[in-house]
Amino acid sequence: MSDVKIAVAGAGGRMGAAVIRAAQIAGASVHSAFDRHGSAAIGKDAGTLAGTDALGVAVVDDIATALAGADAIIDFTVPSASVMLARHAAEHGLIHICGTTGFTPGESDEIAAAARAGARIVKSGNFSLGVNLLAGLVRQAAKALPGFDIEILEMHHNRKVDAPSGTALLLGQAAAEGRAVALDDVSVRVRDGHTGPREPGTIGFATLRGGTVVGEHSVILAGDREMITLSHRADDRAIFANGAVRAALWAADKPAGLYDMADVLGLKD
Ligand SMILES: NC(=O)C1=CN([C@@H]2O[C@H](COP(=O)(O)OP(=O)(O)OC[C@H]3O[C@@H](n4cnc5c(N)ncnc54)[C@H](OP(=O)(O)O)[C@@H]3O)[C@@H](O)[C@H]2O)C=CC1
Ligand SMILES: O=C(O)C1=N[C@H](C(=O)O)C[C@H](O)C1
Repeated sequence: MSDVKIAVAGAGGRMGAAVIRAAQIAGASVHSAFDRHGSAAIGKDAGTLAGTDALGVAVVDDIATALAGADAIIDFTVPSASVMLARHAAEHGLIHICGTTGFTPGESDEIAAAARAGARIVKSGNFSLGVNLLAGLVRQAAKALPGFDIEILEMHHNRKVDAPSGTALLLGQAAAEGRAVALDDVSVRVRDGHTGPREPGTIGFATLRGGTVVGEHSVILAGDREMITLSHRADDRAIFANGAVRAALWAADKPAGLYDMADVLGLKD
């Protein structure tokens, strides 16, 4: 068993349960598990809640209790909770694996500030191996095909609350880097009504929601009489949870700072 003691935030959620299962499979130590005050998960055994062996770790709603003695927080919750957890990680020099999506620019800035103030934060819109490899391919394709129109299409389950997905934005960021432009300057996130012709150089986003889809993303590069589609499909939340546990163990000997999954996977060398 690894000696990194993990506190699982949002333990009653879809990803919280997947993280508990992934930690057990990886032989990582689930030190504590917590959720929102009033959550139906409070008081239940974290392992039982996640559908595996009982862990002897009851889900609590007191964050200070949950984080006492922990080395790392794995956090797939909501933006306001993630900002608060990043601040706590800075105060106590903890590892914060932040998988939450849907941050405002101000919230993202607060998380970056916590990393400068002493937290070891690994933040990514997608913790899977496949999407992070795909991002490199998208960067390369966007650079090699400057005249092609780039559109990013994503589909998720009907419980998802933010759009575009964190992954779509991550892939958009990779495309923008390939083109050496700022994503905020070129992104088109909504189209409705008489939009006029497509503005060259823009990166468009389209969002679909329905059923139980775990996560599907396509980056379309549309040129003159030819089109390339680079796609990823997640079949199980375990791929994100495995990546998050891997990131927590990776961060154990790293200095404070803001990292992403490409750092963890060694994709920046
Ligand atoms: N980066 C990645 O690889 C991935 C990111 N995600 C992102 O992770 C986030 C969570 O997704 P998912 O698990 O599907 O969502 P869920 O709604 O199933 O889970 C979120 C959990 O967080 C809990 N929560 C809310 N507020 C707090 C708080 N203040 N303290 C502790 N827990 C809290 C919720 O409780 P309650 O329900 O009672 O409100 C819930 O149990 C989303 O932003 C999603 O986009 C998801 C998959 C992969
Ligand atoms: O909310 C989800 O479910 C997911 N969220 C992440 C995102 O916003 O990209 C990652 C994954 O696609 C699942």
